[in-house]
Amino acid sequence: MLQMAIPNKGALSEDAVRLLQEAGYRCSRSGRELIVRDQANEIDFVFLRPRDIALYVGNGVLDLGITGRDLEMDSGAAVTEVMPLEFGRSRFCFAVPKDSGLTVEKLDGLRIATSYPELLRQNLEKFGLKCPIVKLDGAVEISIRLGVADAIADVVESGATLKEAGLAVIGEPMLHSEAVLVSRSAELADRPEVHKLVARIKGILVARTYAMIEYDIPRASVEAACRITPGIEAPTVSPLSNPDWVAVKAMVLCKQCNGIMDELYEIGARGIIVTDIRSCRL
Ligand SMILES: Nc1ncnc2c1ncn2[C@@H]1O[C@H](COP(=O)(O)OP(=O)(O)OP(=O)(O)O)[C@@H](O)[C@H]1O
Ligand SMILES: O=P(O)(O)OC[C@H]1O[C@H](OP(=O)(O)OP(=O)(O)O)[C@H](O)[C@@H]1O
Ligand SMILES: [Mg+2]
Repeated sequence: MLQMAIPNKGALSEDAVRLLQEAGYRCSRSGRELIVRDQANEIDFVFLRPRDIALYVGNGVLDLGITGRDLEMDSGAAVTEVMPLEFGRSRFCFAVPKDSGLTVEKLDGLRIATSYPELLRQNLEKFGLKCPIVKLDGAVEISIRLGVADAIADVVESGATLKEAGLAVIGEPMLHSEAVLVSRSAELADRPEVHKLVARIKGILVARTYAMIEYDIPRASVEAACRITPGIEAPTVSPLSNPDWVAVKAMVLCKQCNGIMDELYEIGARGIIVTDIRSCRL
């Protein structure tokens, strides 16, 4: 049995469970169970705080885990990042009161509040700054107004929380984070059941990135159409009962779908259909 940790609450929890379910694993909790066994796939899913996951995996108690890259780096645990999971995206940034005129260079000597003290320490060292670190559990944005810090280093996603607190980011992000699959060792990642997990997850991530487009096009324009939808290998071109027309099917990037439909229609394609892909191995 593989032992895999997944976040029990917080920003990563729902998306982690959804990804694994779509990949065919049984990992949803009916109540407050701490462990859910997926007998068919021989995995135990252990529900833990996202902050603790890298520690359990790093010291070898658990085999695999899903956590944030920022939490992984802050923990200092010796884990192997197997793959990024394309959700829970955020930036770890310095922020200061909006009109303070502070820059990253001017932070030297000032108190900086954060929930990521080790990640901050590493970055202060990189910038050659010496600052007292004020370690907080959360709601870091309020700390300046409450007088315990002069600046903060925190996770920013939309920026709404910073704006609400009258703060603004300074400098470039110290880290771009997202949810990651971590393993207790590089060797473990070579085991067949881990390969299977990774292949299934990749299948879901690819399916989320691509859509399937199908359309009919006059035979005379099929080359131009295939240049617009080249697919991964090549598009599928099938005959139609009307010999002057063919049907084309290809994978396209979801974010380009509408532009591609416009272009295809322009050159004479009709009956253009876009459908979601559930899973896909390229
Ligand atoms: N608003 C957000 N959008 C996307 N990802 C986020 C957001 N807030 C936090 N994260 C990411 O989620 C992870 C932290 O999750 P979470 O918020 O659950 O932990 P926590 O702050 O320690 O716990 P809690 O908020 O429950 O006290 C980090 O990887 C972080 O980058
Ligand atoms: O840029 P935004 O979209 O506003 O998101 C960022 C906020 O989200 C997280 O807070 P969370 O709700 O986890 O509370 P916490 O600070 O107490 O952890 C994070 O710590 C930021 O405060
Ligand atoms: Mg949080």
